[in-house]
Amino acid sequence: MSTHDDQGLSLHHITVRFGGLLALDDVSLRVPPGRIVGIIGPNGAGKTTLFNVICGFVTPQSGAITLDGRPLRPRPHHLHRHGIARTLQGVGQFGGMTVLENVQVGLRSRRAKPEDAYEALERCGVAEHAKAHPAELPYAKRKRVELARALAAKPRILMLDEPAGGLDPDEIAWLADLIRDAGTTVLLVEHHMDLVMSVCDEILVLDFGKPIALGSPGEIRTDPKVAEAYLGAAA
Ligand SMILES: Nc1ncnc2c1ncn2[C@@H]1O[C@H](COP(=O)(O)OP(=O)(O)OP(=O)(O)O)[C@@H](O)[C@H]1O
Repeated sequence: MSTHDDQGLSLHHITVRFGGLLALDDVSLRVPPGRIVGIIGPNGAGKTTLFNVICGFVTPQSGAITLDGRPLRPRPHHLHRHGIARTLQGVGQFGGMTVLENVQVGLRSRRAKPEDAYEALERCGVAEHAKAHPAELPYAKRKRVELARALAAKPRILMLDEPAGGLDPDEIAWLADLIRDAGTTVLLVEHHMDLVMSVCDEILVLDFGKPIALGSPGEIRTDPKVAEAYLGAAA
C-alpha cells in the first residue's frame, strides 16, 4: 500500500560503477509531487548519470527507484507511460521534421491531446515557428522547442538537463519563470547557480558521485562542504 510519504519519485541507495570509476556512490533522494529539485556538483560529479539512471539509460549496480511507492524499472522508450519527460543537453531535434512535428513526437502520453503540441509551443513563445524546421531557428529558440516537446506531454515529472546552457540572461530569466510556473515536479541538472538558487525548493549536491549536501538554496549556499567541492574543482 502506498502512503502519503512515498508519493513522488524516490531514489534509494543508487550506486553506479563504470569499470573502476564510482560514478554514483549510495545516492538517495526523495522528490515529492510538485517540488522543484536541483542536482548540482562540479564537472564529473555524476549528475547526468543520475538522470540516466532515472530514464533507464544506465542500470545501477545496486539500489532501487520507486514512483509513488511502487518499484520503477525505467526504460527510455516507456518513460511517458510513467508521466516522465526529459529535455536533452543541447537541442537534439529531428532535422527532417517541422517544429510542430518535433513537439508531436513527445505526445505519446495518454494524458496528451494533439492540440497540446501547439499549446506547448505557444507557452514557450515559439508557436509562430511551428512550420519551420528546427535548423532554421537560432539556438535559444531551438532550446524553447525542446522545452515545448517535453511540456506537451503534460508530464508529472519534468527532467531538465542543463536547460540554461548557451542562453543569455534574458532567456535565463524567461526560463526561470517557466520552471516556477511549470505546475509539475521538476528535476533540474544545471551549472547556472543563480538559476538553480532562484527556482529550486531543494538541492542535492554531488561530488565525485557522493551526495555531500541536501537542503534549501539558503542551506546549500552557506554549506562549507559545497564551497570546498567547488573550490577543489576550480583549483
Ligand atoms: N558511459 C560511461 N562510461 C564510463 N564512464 C562514464 C560514463 N558516463 C559517465 N562516466 C564518468 O562518470 C563520471 C560522472 O559523469 P557524469 O557525466 O554523470 O557527470 P556530470 O556531473 O553530469 O558532469 P558534467 O557537469 O561535466 O556534465 C565522470 O567521471 C564520467 O567520466
